[in-house]
Amino acid sequence: MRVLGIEGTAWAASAACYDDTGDSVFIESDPYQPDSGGIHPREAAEHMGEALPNVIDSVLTHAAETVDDAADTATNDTDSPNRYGIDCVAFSQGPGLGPCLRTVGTAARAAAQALNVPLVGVNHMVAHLEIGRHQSGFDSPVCLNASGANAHLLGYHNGRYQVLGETMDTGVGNALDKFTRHIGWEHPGGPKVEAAATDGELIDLPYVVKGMDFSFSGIMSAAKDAADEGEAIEDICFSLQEHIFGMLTEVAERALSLTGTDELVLGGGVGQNARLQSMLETMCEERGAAFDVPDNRFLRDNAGMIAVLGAKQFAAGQTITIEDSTVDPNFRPDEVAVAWREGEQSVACGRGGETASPTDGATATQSAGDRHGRQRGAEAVVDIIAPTDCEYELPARCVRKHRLSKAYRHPALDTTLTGERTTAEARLTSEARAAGVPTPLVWDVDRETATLHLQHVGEADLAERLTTDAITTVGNHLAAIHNAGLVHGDPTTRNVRVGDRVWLIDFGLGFHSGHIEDYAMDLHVLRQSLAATADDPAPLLDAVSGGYTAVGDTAVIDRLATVEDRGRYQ
Ligand SMILES: C[C@@H](O)[C@H](NC(=O)OP(=O)(O)OC[C@H]1O[C@@H](n2cnc3c(N)ncnc32)[C@H](O)[C@@H]1O)C(=O)O
Ligand SMILES: [Fe+2]
Repeated sequence: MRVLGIEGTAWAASAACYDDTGDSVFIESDPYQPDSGGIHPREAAEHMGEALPNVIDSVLTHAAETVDDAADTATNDTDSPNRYGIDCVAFSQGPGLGPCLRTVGTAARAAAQALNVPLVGVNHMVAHLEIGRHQSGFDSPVCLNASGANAHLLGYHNGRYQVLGETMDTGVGNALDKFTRHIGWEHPGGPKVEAAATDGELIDLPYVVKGMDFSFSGIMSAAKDAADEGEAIEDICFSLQEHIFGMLTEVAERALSLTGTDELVLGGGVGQNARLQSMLETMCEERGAAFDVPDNRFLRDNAGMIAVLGAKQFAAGQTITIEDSTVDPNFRPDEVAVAWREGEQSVACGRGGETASPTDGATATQSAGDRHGRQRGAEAVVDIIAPTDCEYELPARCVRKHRLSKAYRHPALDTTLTGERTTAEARLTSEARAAGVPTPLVWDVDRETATLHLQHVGEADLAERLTTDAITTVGNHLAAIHNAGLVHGDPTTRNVRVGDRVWLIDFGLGFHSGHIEDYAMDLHVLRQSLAATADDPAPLLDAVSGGYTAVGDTAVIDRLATVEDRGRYQ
C-alpha cells in the first residue's frame, strides 16, 4: 500500500509517500520562517498555499519513479491518475492553526480528487505518537508528546488514546519560543535554548506538577523576569531545560507507574532535544523500562508520520467523504476512534502494582495487596518494617518511605524537591487527619534523608480494587480536605488505600489553598487516572462527583467542567 501524506498545521509545509512494502518513507518539507516574532497564522497559511503544491509535486515525482516497487496497485499508463501507485491521501485534519489547516484541507481534497483515491483525516497529535509506536515495535507504550503547541501523555485504553496527563496552559515548545522571543531571538527558539544551555548553571525557577498534569506559565514568566533582571541567559536556558524536562520526565514516570507498563515512546518537535532524550532514557533505565525515540525527521512536524498513520487508518476502513473533511483546530487526540488497534492490549494491562524483592528486615506479614515487603512507586520506595528494625520503638504495622534521588534530575533540584515533598507529606498527612479524613499516622520525618515512618494502612491500593463505594468515599474525603483549605495534589488510584476504611496517602505534592481551581484540579487528576485505567470508568466518574457533592462545594464541580473543557492549544 502507498499513501500520500500532507502536513501543514503550523510551520512545516510537508508531503510524504509511505510505502508499506519495505516500510519506506520519502519526505519533502519546506519550513516557514517568520521574518520576526513568532508564527503569524495568516503568513504561515500563505506559505502553505505556495509551498504545498511544490512538495506534493516532488513526492509524486518520486512516487512515479519508484512505482515498480508498488506494482500491486500501479499501472504503467502515464496518463492514469494511478501511475504513482497511491492508494489514498492522508492529511492533518487538526489540531493546528485554522488558516493553515484550511489550506492543507484544500490541497488534500484536490490531490485525492486528481488521483481518484479516498481521503483519510489524521489527528496530528496521534500521528506524533503513532510514529514512535510504529518504529519501536512496542505493544502498548505510554507516549510522551513534547511538541510546539502541546505536551501530553497518552496511552491506548478502551478504544481511544486516553490523556494520562497534559499541560494545563501552554505547549512545551511554545513556552520555550515565547521566552526566546522575549529576549529577541529568532523563531524557533527551542534549538537555540538547547545550544545556549550547554554553558549554564542552575537558577531557581517554578516547578509545577499536579498529578500527571503540569503547567508552564509560571516558569515562563519567571524566566522572562530573570532575563529582565540581568541573569545570564545561558543560566536561564540551562535552568529552563532542567526544570521543564525534569517535569516531563517525572510525569512520564508517574504514567508508567500508574499504568504498570514498561514501554515509553517520545514524539513531537521538542523531542529532538538531547537533554530531554537523555533524562527519559535515564529514568527508563532506572526503572527497567524500554524507551524509544524516532529519528529527528519523524519528531519535528513532517508528513511522513501523517502518511504512516494514514495507512493504518486506511487499512482499518477509516476514510472520509469530502463533506466530512472539514478541519478542526482544536481536534483532541482522545476524540479519535482508534479503529486500527481494535482488540489490542490496553496501556494499563500491567497495572497490578509494582513490586521489588523484600530487603533484609522486611517482615513477611503483609496484607493481601502487598505481595512483597517492598513497593516501588514512581517517587519512593516503601518498605513494610518490623518494630525492631528502627532505632526507636515503632508500633507493629509500619512503613518506611524513602524518596529516591533521581539520576535524571539536576542534583540540586533533586535535593530541593525530595526535601520539600517529604516535609509537605508529613505536614499535610497530619492536617488531613485532623480534618477528619483517614490518613496514616506520621511517626517520624527526616528531611535530610527524605525518609518518613508512617502507620501501615489498608489492604490494597484503590487501583486494584476499584468500586463505586470506594470512589464515593474518596470524593467525600477530597471535599473534606478542601473544606479545610488543603489540596492533595496527586489523588490518583495509587494514592488511595482501601481495606476496612478508605485512606488518602502520599500528600507529597499537597499544599494549602483557598482556590476552587486547585480543588477542581484534584478532582480532575482523580478522574483522569480512572478514565485511563478503569475497565468501565463511567460509573466511577459519576461516583467522584456524587461523593464530592455530598460533602463539598458544588462550585468546585462547576469549575471542574471548565478545567476539562479548557482549550489548551496556545
Ligand atoms: C499542532 C502542531 O502544529 C504543533 N506542531 C509543532 O508545533 O511543531 P513541532 O515540530 O511538533 O514542534 C516545534 C517545536 O519544537 C521546538 N524544538 C525544535 N527543536 C528543539 C530542540 N532541540 N530543543 C527544544 N525545542 C525544540 C521548537 O522550538 C518548536 O516550539 C504540535 O504538534 O503541537
Ligand atoms: Fe507537531
